[in-house]
Amino acid sequence: MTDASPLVSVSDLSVEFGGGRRAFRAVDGVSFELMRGETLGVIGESGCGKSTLVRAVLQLLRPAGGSVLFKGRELTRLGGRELRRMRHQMQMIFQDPRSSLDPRWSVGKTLREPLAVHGIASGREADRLVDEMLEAVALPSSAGTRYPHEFSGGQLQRIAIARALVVKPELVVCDEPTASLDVSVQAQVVNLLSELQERFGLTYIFISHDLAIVRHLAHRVMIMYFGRVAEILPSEDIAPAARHPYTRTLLSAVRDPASAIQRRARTLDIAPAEALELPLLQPDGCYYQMRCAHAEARCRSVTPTLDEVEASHSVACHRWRSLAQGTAA
Ligand SMILES: Nc1ncnc2c1ncn2[C@@H]1O[C@H](COP(=O)(O)OP(=O)(O)OP(=O)(O)O)[C@@H](O)[C@H]1O
Repeated sequence: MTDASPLVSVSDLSVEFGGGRRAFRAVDGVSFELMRGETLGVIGESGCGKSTLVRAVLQLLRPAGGSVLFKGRELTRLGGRELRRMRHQMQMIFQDPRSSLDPRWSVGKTLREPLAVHGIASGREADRLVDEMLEAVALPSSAGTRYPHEFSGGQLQRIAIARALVVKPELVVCDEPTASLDVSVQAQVVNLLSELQERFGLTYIFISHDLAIVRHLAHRVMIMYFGRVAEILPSEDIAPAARHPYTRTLLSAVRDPASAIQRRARTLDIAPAEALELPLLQPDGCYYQMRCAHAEARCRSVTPTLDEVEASHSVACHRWRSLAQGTAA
């Protein structure tokens, strides 16, 4: 029988940074569920809170409020020791393998270390698991005696993936794992992640700026805007299904490379640092109102809730029904 309960269930999660007048919510009331074996893509421009969200899910930073259930356990209430005991079940793969791998450690040592730290295996058993994992990421077992400087960027990311998976996690958070790689090897790494998901029954949260990569890998995509969820929808047919004006902007061919903060600073003719005065960016009502061609009075006063459009598709926009019909009314 398959287990139909979600692996991860996040509700109303918030993270605050700064204090006093500068306090702002980098993650603001985010809710989603993640089923076993599923990949949730997380998309949104720089600074919208993607990394902060996943760190709060994994309790690498403590949220200001909300709940994270992992296999039914409330992670936000666990102490440090209990969390450490569960840590191997939740692993993370970072953008730049060069900065996440210790150059002084052989690949073998890099992979054996987490097995020792989590008390999973040592000696021959650890060597066996390391060889199995090198094979899984398509590196020869001779790679074990070599050092990071002997590998290309793509190979280093395979090593970082092997290190995350050697402890047999259930949830793997990938934070832009292909962003530092040449375009030619990005697809290889994405395909590898996909194969490994199948082989080891992994559940992924996959952060990216690149909607094309996310569409390829993810079952559902979550679009974030300034710490909030704008829309969550199945990754096939995103274009016809998208309801949020921001999702539609992301899908359109015209891409504005400037971040919202830079844009806001330009509009107001102030320094980007001042634009970080978040009340400007996090006004009453919908945060997207300043960029939205469809904003009306209630968008400036009432925060939109995440409404269900249909199964697996939710949107936080007051106007999604009228926009869906293509009417301006
Ligand atoms: N430790 C911190 N202290 C204060 N502010 C922070 C901290 N970490 C992140 N922030 C701020 O929180 C917001 C969200 O940052 P975050 O790194 O989560 O965004 P992101 O979507 O992952 O961006 P990117 O795509 O550039 O990695 C940003 O405004 C950032 O400046």
